[in-house]
Amino acid sequence: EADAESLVNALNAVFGAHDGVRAAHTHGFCVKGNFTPTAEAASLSKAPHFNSKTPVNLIGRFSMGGGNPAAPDFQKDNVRGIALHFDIGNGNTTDLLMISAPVFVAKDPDQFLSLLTAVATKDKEKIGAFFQANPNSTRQAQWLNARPVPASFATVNYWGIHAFTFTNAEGKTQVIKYKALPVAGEVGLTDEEAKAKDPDFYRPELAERLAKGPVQFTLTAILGEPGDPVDNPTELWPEDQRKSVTLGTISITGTEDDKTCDAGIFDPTLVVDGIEGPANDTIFPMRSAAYAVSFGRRAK
Ligand code: HEM
Repeated sequence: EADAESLVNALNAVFGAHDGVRAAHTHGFCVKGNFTPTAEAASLSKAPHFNSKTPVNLIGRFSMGGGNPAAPDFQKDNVRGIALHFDIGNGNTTDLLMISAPVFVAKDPDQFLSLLTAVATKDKEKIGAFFQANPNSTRQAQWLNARPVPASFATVNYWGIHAFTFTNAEGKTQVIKYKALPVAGEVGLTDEEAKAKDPDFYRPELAERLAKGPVQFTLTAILGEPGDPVDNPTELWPEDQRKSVTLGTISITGTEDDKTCDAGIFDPTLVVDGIEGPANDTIFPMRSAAYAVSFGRRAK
């Protein structure tokens, strides 16, 4: 049975164990900025960052999925990530992690461990047999392969994957999924353009963009309806048939020393009053435990 240690070991078996770095989303960099909530955000959640009258400071990190420290930025079938620490005062943060696909590759920790174990063999037959037996694990790559390589971390949509429950000041609850949409619009590269890029092109690209002004995303809550799956992160919600509420604007204003982001973990379970994680999605709590194991190893 999968646990935090076995999952991090399995990530290391696939991508190599590299000293001093994350076991996953290894290739990335740190940024800073702020979040300004809309008036509507408060109608959904009493969380402090959704009710603030002034911009809420944040630290963020953009990353490529997987544990390869040199994961090429032009790879199509890999997710881009954005991780955020919202400063909610008194030294406390609440975190939000999103990836550039609406689904994850496994429905539960055991399936993720089996996937990583199969991939680590590098045996085409074993890997093929895994995906044959676990078609839900192929959805993320299918989704990414049907779209262009993002031209920038600033020009792609990101999803929070898990279903969270918001509670407002009146005690009203609503199940949501987070989605962040780039204010610069979705911009992709042709396969030719992607091929010509440096494997590390995103970092200088973003620095250049930030020199001209903030990089912004509209953070939205897709409103779940009865029957929408809330415990399986490989299941899509029919989001074009769902209402969504704009929660606010994420504004990335500059780069930040990577040490700031490496000093701890971005923890998806670090929520705050007004936000609750999914109760029966077993991936959700396992992430927190696995990130702690990864941190313990890289902080040595
Ligand atoms: C059981 C399933 C999962 C495991 C075992 C896992 C494992 C990891 C590990 C070990 C790290 C590095 C932690 C650190 O050293 O700070 C990480 C980072 C990350 N993961 Fe996961 N992950 C899982 C599911 C997910 C899901 C569903 C998402 C979707 C949002 C996600 C998004 C991210 C992002 C964006 C980062 C980068 C955080 C940063 O920049 O510091 N992961 N993951």
